[in-house]
Amino acid sequence: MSALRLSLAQINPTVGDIAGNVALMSAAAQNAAVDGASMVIFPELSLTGYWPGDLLDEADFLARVDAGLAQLAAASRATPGLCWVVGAPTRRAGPGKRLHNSLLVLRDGEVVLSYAKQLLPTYNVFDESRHFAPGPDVARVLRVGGAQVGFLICEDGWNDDGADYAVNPFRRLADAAPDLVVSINASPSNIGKREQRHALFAAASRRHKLPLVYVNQIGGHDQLVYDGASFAVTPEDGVVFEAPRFVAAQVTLQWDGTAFRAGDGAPLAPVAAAGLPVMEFYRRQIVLGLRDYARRCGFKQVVVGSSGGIDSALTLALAAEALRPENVVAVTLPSRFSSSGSVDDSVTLCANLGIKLYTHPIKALVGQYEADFAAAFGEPLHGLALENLQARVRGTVLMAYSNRYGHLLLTTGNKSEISVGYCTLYGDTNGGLGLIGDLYKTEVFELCRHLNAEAGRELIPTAIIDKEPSAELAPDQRDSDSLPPYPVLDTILKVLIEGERLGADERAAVQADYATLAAGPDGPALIARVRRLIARNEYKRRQAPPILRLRGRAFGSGRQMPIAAKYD
Ligand SMILES: Nc1ncnc2c1ncn2[C@@H]1O[C@H](COP(=O)(O)OP(=O)(O)OC[C@H]2O[C@@H]([n+]3cccc(C(=O)O)c3)[C@H](O)[C@@H]2O)[C@@H](O)[C@H]1O
Ligand SMILES: Nc1ncnc2c1ncn2[C@@H]1O[C@H](COP(=O)(O)OP(=O)(O)OP(=O)(O)O)[C@@H](O)[C@H]1O
Ligand SMILES: NC(=O)CC[C@H](N)C(=O)O
Repeated sequence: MSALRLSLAQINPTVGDIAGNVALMSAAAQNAAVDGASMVIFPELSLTGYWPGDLLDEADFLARVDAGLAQLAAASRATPGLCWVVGAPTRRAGPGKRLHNSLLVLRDGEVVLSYAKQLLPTYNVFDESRHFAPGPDVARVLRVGGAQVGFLICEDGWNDDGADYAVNPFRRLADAAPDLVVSINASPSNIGKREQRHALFAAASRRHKLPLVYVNQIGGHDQLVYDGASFAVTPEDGVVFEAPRFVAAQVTLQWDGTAFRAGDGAPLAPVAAAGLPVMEFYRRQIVLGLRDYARRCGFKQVVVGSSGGIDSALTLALAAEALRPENVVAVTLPSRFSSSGSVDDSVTLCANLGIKLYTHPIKALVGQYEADFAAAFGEPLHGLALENLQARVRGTVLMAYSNRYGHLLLTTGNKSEISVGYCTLYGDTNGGLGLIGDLYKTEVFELCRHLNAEAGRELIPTAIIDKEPSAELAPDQRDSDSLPPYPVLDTILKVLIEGERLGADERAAVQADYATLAAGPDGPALIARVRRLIARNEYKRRQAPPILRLRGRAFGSGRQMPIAAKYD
């Protein structure tokens, strides 16, 4: 056969923006045509962006989807012979859900193949059965050039891990004996996900002796970030090609019937088995997540309360990288319990990052509240009520900056404190998006050191990294007064919250530490206390802003726990 030219269009569609996505896809198809490709391959649900959610219930939206598909089909006339592999919801008749999650091949104005996704993920962050009916257990194959090409949609490829599943679309497709498989995907990224995809699809390719091209979307979509990292596998050599991660890309590959080559016919460079170092992965995922969230919600600038502590410092550093320093504003809000370092370290931090710092003391505001409450309660405000009042005054002041300047307020909670509720509702939980809410406190320290090392200078002052964590809401307060040391707390949290969803490398180490702890004299009581704190603080997480997902199990849609319940 003559070589098949495949154009992998790793695009960043915006959810709901049918007109914008049609334009994006049409431009990519034009490029592919100019490049002489036979096929341009877009991600799953590329017309709507993934995940459109309950937009799929709206008649208007579905009408726009139909019109968008018609536009794409019409546009395909301008690229004679080119197959456009697109993802879109399509209507179906009969009982059950009204829609399929479909892959359509458009060529010369016609739909020449239609395939409906069979395996609809409805676990963790996925909820596809809410809107889609599964497609029939059939393979779809199309002749393109001299090759028979078979098609799959994302989860369809995940039931081929060697176990004997009743529905296994990969096996069904293999029975139809295509020469090449094309898989379109919307696969959100978390640590270890790239390696998981590689292992799964390389094994399936080997098992069925089928080469495969995998195209993924990129971009930040609310809490989820898609890394792209589209790839190609062969039965003999496993992963032979990988597109860049965390950026949109359009890449041409040639398939000559036995091997993939680069668009210019050159052999492909080897693909590293190991992905990005974990800290670098976190950094890129957060940067893309914030950038797309802000852009899509219409924010140019963000504001963050800068306490001189490590969480706000890391949030500011990541925001400065994502949006550029001139678009990030910090506010220091000293109270009578704030250390001098809280202001001085914020000044150094903001100078290092090149961002503006406002000073807005809250002493007088809190003082006025204290006087009024003392009169109302007949005694001075003290303890938690006073601590939380300060956090709430800060939250209110920060929201005023957000309102006044139109900045998005970023919340700074990390996964350790969000887990156990070590944060004040309507106080430091205020904000529109959390950047580090899926990072344990021990990882917050590590990521700060990584950013400094990568920058080759001190972005986050050592004084901030080295200081003992404190909320500074009471005299001489330390996090360790209320919480176990963070390395201990994080070990317990990782097991209780993520358990089997921890990556294999991390799981072994964490489980060993946990077993040692559990066998110690205070271990069982401490674990029980942490378990109770996690359960009792579900109400706070339900009201908290979305956080960017980084790990296999993040708070948010991937962990749906009851509130008014008894299970601790
Ligand atoms: N199931 C439920 N559904 C709805 N509401 C529920 C509830 N359970 C309690 N509540 C309500 O929640 C309120 C208590 O929550 P909240 O007011 O947030 O306060 P609370 O959780 O009692 O205290 C906040 C804790 O976070 C610490 N903190 C605060 C700020 C920053 C940091 C830091 O270092 O980052 C740490 C602070 O030292 C304290 O230990 C009560 O009014 C209670 O009625
Ligand atoms: N003095 C302050 N000035 C400005 N913002 C503050 C101040 N104190 C607290 N905040 C805001 O409230 C958040 C929670 O702060 P707190 O110091 O109580 O705990 P933390 O979780 O240790 O955070 P950090 O490591 O940023 O200090 C901070 O990240 C910051 O955004
Ligand atoms: N869109 C999908 O079908 C995603 C499910 C798949 N297992 C993934 O995360 O890659």
